[in-house]
Amino acid sequence: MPVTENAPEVHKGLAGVVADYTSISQIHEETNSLLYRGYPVQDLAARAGFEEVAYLLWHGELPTAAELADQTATERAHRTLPSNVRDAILELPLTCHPMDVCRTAVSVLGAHDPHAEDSSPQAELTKALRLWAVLPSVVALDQRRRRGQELVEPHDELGYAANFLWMTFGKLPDPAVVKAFEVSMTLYAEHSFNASTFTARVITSTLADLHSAVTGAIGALKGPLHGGANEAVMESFEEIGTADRAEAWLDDALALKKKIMGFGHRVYKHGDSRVPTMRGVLENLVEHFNRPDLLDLYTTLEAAMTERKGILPNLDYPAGPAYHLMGFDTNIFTPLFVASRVTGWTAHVMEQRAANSLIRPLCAYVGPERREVP
Ligand SMILES: CC(=O)SCCNC(=O)CCNC(=O)[C@H](O)C(C)(C)COP(=O)(O)OP(=O)(O)OC[C@H]1O[C@@H](n2cnc3c(N)ncnc32)[C@H](O)[C@@H]1OP(=O)(O)O
Ligand SMILES: O=C([O-])CC(=O)C(=O)O
Repeated sequence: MPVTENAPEVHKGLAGVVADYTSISQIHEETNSLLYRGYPVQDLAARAGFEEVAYLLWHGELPTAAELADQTATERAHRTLPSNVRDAILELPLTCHPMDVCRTAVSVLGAHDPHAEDSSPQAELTKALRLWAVLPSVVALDQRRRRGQELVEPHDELGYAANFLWMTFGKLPDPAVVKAFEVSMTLYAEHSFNASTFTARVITSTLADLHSAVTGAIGALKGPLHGGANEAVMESFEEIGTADRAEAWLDDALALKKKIMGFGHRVYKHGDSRVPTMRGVLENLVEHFNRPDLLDLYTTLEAAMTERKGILPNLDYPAGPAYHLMGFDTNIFTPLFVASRVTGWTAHVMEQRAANSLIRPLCAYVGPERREVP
């Protein structure tokens, strides 16, 4: 059926649609700025730990020393994977993507949580904190089992970022890498109504439980148009090889109408607010590990893309090579994003629940006219 003249206006991809209120984060597209609860994300990355950022997203204010100590004690007490979840992960085939492992782990955690259906604010906060605390164990175990390595138990003396690296690599981490990793976690934590967060809010709007919302959000984040792009950037870099091949590679890809991963954004049209900070992190890592070749490839491809299409990098562009230098396997990059974004997702779950309205848009029908069944 053709679209008729009086058909309703359709906003494909909900582009430009304001779907609800939020007090969690604010994007200023014109000035490329991003605020978490009013604080510029760059300042949080420079002056606050990721644990403080998590607290801020959930509670609306930065923690006092006592509040932070309390949260840290809870986080450290819930880092260890319950044996039933560990066994469920170990049974999954190595052929499945690590995002499938994350999604399954959160689902299994929910199924075993006796309070899964308790949606009181206190119960939601407890579930959010525990998920955040345990996800590094899920991601670290998955990278290690794929490398044929044994599980490493959490290190109670280490902060969130250092412990994550400890459990993944089995040795005390280099402080330069800890700082780089922590900044990336802060930058990835929250970004208003992106596709995965909106998924979490849609699921919450039906009054389903928090674990269901996070499981769905992980599914939405997996795709390469969203979180999966950080892995895809590294795959492109590996395909290109060296900076001198970047322009020809780009021209071939554009001629084939391919999307160049790590470039473009639905909201930012003049650059992603988080890229300068993450690029700084990448530059530090490049110097630390003496890998100027990687930065060369990064800048050459970026310059060529800007020149050919005028499309700028998003956060996944510097994050991909930065995670590579930190030592993570490429297929684990998007699960790292999950470990961070679970803070933002769960803050949105709580916000949605506190002022809920079922999310159920309309659509414009373009199928056959009414007809008789023969
Ligand atoms: C953390 C994050 O999730 S950030 C996003 C991560 N995703 C990526 O990096 C994937 C690559 N980027 C993209 O696919 C897109 O830029 C998106 C999906 C992020 C945003 O897309 P939209 O806002 O829907 O823009 P849309 O896809 O309509 O693009 C507008 C135009 O720019 C082009 N374009 C946008 N991004 C790219 C890109 N990365 N490579 C090539 N062309 C692009 C489109 O082809 C389109 O061209 P056309 O008008 O000639 O058809
Ligand atoms: O906001 C978006 O659409 C995607 C994004 O950058 C994010 O989720 O961090």
